[in-house]
Amino acid sequence: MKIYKPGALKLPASVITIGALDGVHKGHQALLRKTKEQAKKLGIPFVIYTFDPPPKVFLKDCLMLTTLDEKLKRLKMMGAEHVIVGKFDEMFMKKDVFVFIEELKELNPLEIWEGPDFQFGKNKRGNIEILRRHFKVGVLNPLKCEQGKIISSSRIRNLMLKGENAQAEKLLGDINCMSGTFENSFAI
Ligand SMILES: Cc1cc2nc3c(=O)[nH]c(=O)nc-3n(C[C@H](O)[C@H](O)[C@H](O)COP(=O)(O)O)c2cc1C
Ligand SMILES: Nc1ncnc2c1ncn2[C@@H]1O[C@H](COP(=O)(O)OP(=O)(O)OP(=O)(O)O)[C@@H](O)[C@H]1O
Repeated sequence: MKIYKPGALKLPASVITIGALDGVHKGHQALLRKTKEQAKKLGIPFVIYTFDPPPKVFLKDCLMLTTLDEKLKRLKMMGAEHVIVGKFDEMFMKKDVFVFIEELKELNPLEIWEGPDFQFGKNKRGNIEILRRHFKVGVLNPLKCEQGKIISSSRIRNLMLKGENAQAEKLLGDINCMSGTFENSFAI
C-alpha cells in the first residue's frame, strides 16, 4: 500500500472513494469493498482519499476513533493500493469545491463511490449531485446494523461516550475476519 500527499498521485485511470473514514467501521468497509470490486472489474487502481485528522475531530473536537496509523492499518487490511492523506487544517478546509474536483481529475477516476450523504469542499458546498457533473458516481445504500439503524462514526462515538463499548466494537467490525484480505503484514 502506498501513501501520498494530495497532488502527488497522478493516474491514467482509477476507481476512488473519498472520506474521513474514522474507525473504518462496517459501513465504510462495505463502501471500500464495493470500490475495490469495481476497480478489480475494470482492471485499474483502487484509490482511497482520506483526511487526517477527521474533519469532525478538527472542527468539533469529536472523539477520534482511529489514529491515522490505525486507520492506515485497517485500510491496508481492506486491500487498499493507493491512499491519499489530506492534512485537514484551516488551509485545506478553505479549498473550494471546484479546486478539489480539479485535483481529483488528476486521478482520472472512471468511477467514484460514496454514501448518499457525502459532502466536500469549502463550507461543505460539494455533494453527490455536484460530483456527478464531473464524474460517474456510484452511491451505496448505507449499511445498517441488526436493529435497522445506519452505522456511522458519530453513532460509534456516542456509544463509546456512553460506555457501550461492546456495541461500538460490533459496529466497527473485525476486518481480519470480514475482508479476507489479511494475507499481508501490517507494515505500511
Ligand atoms: C477540500 C475540502 C474542504 C472542506 N471544507 C470543509 C469546511 O469548510 N467545513 C466543513 O465542515 N467540512 C469541510 N470539509 C469536510 C467535508 O465536509 C467532509 O467531512 C469530508 O469531505 C469527508 O467526507 P465524510 O465526512 O463523508 O467522510 C472539506 C472537505 C474537503 C475535501
Ligand atoms: N453505513 C454506511 N454505509 C455505507 N457508506 C457509508 C456508511 N457510513 C458512511 N458511509 C460513507 O462513507 C464515506 C465516508 O463517510 P464518513 O467518513 O463521513 O463516515 P460517517 O460514518 O458518516 O462519519 P460521521 O458520522 O463522523 O459523519 C461517505 O461517502 C459516507 O456516505
